[in-house]
Amino acid sequence: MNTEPLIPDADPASTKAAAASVTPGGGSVSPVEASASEAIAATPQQPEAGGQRCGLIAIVGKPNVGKSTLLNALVGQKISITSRKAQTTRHRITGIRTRGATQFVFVDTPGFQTRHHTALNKSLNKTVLGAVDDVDLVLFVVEAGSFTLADAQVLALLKPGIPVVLVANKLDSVHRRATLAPWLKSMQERHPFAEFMPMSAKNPKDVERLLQVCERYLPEQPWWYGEDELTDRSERFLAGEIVREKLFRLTGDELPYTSAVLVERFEEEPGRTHQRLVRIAATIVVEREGHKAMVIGEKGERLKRIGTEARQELERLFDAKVFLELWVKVRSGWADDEARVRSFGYE
Ligand SMILES: Nc1nc2c(ncn2[C@@H]2O[C@H](COP(=O)(O)OP(=O)(O)OP(=O)(O)O)[C@@H](O)[C@H]2O)c(=O)[nH]1
Repeated sequence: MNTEPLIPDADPASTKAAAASVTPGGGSVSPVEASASEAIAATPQQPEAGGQRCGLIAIVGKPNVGKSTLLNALVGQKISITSRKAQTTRHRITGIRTRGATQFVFVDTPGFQTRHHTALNKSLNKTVLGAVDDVDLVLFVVEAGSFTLADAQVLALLKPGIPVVLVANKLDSVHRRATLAPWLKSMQERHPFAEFMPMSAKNPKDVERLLQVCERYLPEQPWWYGEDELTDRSERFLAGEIVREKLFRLTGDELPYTSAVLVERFEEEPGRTHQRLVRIAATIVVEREGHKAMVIGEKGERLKRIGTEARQELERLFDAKVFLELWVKVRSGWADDEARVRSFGYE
C-alpha cells in the first residue's frame, strides 16, 4: 500500500479527512479523494430498506491506551471500568450500541500484559486471544505517535483476515503534530490496516466518526440483542466492577492491580414502595496486611467512601435502593495460584 498518511492537526475538519484516508477496499486515495470515493463505496453496502446490521467489534491494545474510555464513549454510557491504573480491565465486557439499523456489539479486552507471568496474567492473555478470534472488526488502540514492544505484541496476536482499524488515541496529548505523518507511514508498513483513525476517545465528534467507520464493516443480519440493552453482563458482575473502580480510584497508585473484588451476595428483595431493593455483600481481597490498612484508611474513612460512592453509582445504574456491605480480606499470593484465580471468576 502506498497511501500517503495524513497529518492530523488541531483542526477537527482535517482530522476527519485523515480518518478516511484508507477505504475498506484498501485502495490508495488522497484525503480529498477519500470522501468522494467513500461515498461511492458506501452505496452498495447500504442495507436494504429495513435491513439490519449487527456484528462484533473487539477493542484491543496494551494497558492504559484508553480502551475502556473508548468503549464507554462508543456505547454512550459507562459500562466498562476506567482508571488511571494500568491493567484494570480484567474481564471481557460487552457493550452494545444500537442506532439506526445497526447494532454494534463491542468487546473490551484486558491489556496484554507481558511483564508479569503469574496465573492471573496467563488468564488475561487467554482472554485477549479469545476476543480477537471471531469478530467482524478489530479496533487496535495505541497512543498516537507511539509504538512500543507491548503494542507490537498485541498486534502480533491479531488473526489475519479480520479488518483492523488503527485507532491512534489521545491525539489531544500530541503537541508536535508534524511528527505524526512519518509515524502513520511507519504504521502502514507494520500491518495492512483497513483504516487509520487519529482521534481522542474524549472527543465526541471523533467517537461519532469512528462509529460511522465501524458500521461499514458489520454484516447485514438481524440484531442479537434488544434495542435498549447495553451489556450482557449481570447486575451482579457490574456491582463488582463498580466497587473495583472506586477501590482503585480512591487508593490511587498505591494498591497493586492484583487486588480483587468478590461479590459474595447479591439479592433482590421486594421493596415496601414500588422501588426495587438490592442487597449486596462484597469482599475486597488484597495481598498484604499493609494493603488492607490502605484500603480501610484512617478510622475506616477510605473504605466508607469507597462504599458510599459505589452504592450511589449502583443506585443510579440499577434504578434501585442499594444496601452495600464491604469487607476487606488478605489472601497472600492469590495471583500466583491458578485454582484460586479460576475460583474468582477469571477463566
Ligand atoms: N488525554 C487523553 N487521555 C485519554 C484519552 N483516552 C483515555 N485517556 C486516559 O488514559 C487513561 C487510561 O484509560 P483507560 O480507558 O482506563 O485505558 P485502558 O486501555 O482501558 O486501560 P487497561 O484497563 O489498563 O487496559 C485514563 O486516565 C484516561 O482518562 C484521550 O483521548 N486523551
